[in-house]
Amino acid sequence: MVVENMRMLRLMEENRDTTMVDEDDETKTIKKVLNEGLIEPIKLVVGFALTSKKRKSFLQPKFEGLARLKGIVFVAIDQDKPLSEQGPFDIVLHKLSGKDWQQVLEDYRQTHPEVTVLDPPDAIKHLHNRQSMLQVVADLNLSDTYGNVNVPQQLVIKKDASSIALKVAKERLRLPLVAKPLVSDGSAKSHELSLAYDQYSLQKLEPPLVLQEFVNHGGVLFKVFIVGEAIKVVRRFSLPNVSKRQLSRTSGVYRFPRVSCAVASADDADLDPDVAGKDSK
Ligand SMILES: Nc1ncnc2c1ncn2[C@@H]1O[C@H](COP(=O)(O)OP(=O)(O)OP(=O)(O)O)[C@@H](O)[C@H]1O
Ligand SMILES: O=P(O)(O)O[C@H]1[C@H](O)[C@H](O)[C@H](OP(=O)(O)O)[C@@H](OP(=O)(O)O)[C@@H]1O
Repeated sequence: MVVENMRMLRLMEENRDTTMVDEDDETKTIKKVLNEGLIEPIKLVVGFALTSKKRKSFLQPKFEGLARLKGIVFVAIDQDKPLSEQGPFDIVLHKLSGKDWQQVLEDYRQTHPEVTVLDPPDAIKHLHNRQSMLQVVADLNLSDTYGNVNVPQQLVIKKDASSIALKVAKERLRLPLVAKPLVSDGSAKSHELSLAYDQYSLQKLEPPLVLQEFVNHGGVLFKVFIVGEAIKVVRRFSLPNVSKRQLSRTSGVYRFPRVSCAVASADDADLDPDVAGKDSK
């Protein structure tokens, strides 16, 4: 078992690049725990293909170390080498877009049906577009005694910014409107959102985009992460409500930052119970 684990350590070291944390410390820790027989034998090898930014935000040393204790190792996929010549992997985890990479995955799935690809291109293509991404939610038509789950009234504008005001009036969308890039590919540009307060300013927007009615939600949103049967709900600070008075006194289009990302946690914040609910922890 130790020989197997040492082989995996060597594979990890061969595949690790300089962007990882100080591998000597990490390898020493794993070897120490290995030799003490406290670590689970390797059960799963996860090949990952992520941008360097995503790798830094996702594959945190603590997470990687915890996974290793459970017998799970993460090995970087070299995107410059044939995928079939790497591994062997039990799982291929990726968050890359592009037709070339999608083809690499499709070919690999044909020759390696035993490997779980997370996720196959055809399972995630609807997430690369903010219209199709939300259509799934709208189609669920979820409602129960607590209310219903829906999507804001929205309008897709593929081109011609000069026609936006007319289309918005025709669809009777109420201002203010949140403008989101139609493409949601994980790029920084795909997260550049704006708030439009008046009809005249709509022509300043840059299609292709989705326009959504701004939904007042008390400045708090709930992010629900679901993996299989596991569900995790977190509370995040969000954009504040826009009152009718504020709307009447504001004009223009304003870009806003990524207000609800991980650092904007509201889990421990004292929030208005009318917004976040008394037992929403
Ligand atoms: N229709 C809306 N009404 C009110 N606020 C909204 C609306 N859509 C988005 N927002 C606000 O904009 C923020 C970002 O929206 P969204 O999650 O759609 O963009 P995103 O770029 O995918 O965000 P991220 O990837 O950082 O979660 C939300 O956290 C929320 O604060
Ligand atoms: O609430 P968080 O910070 O988890 O929001 C995530 C978001 O859910 C997506 O996973 C983003 O990934 P991309 O769509 O690929 O950009 C994350 O962006 P990142 O740039 O931080 O990886 C958000 O953090």
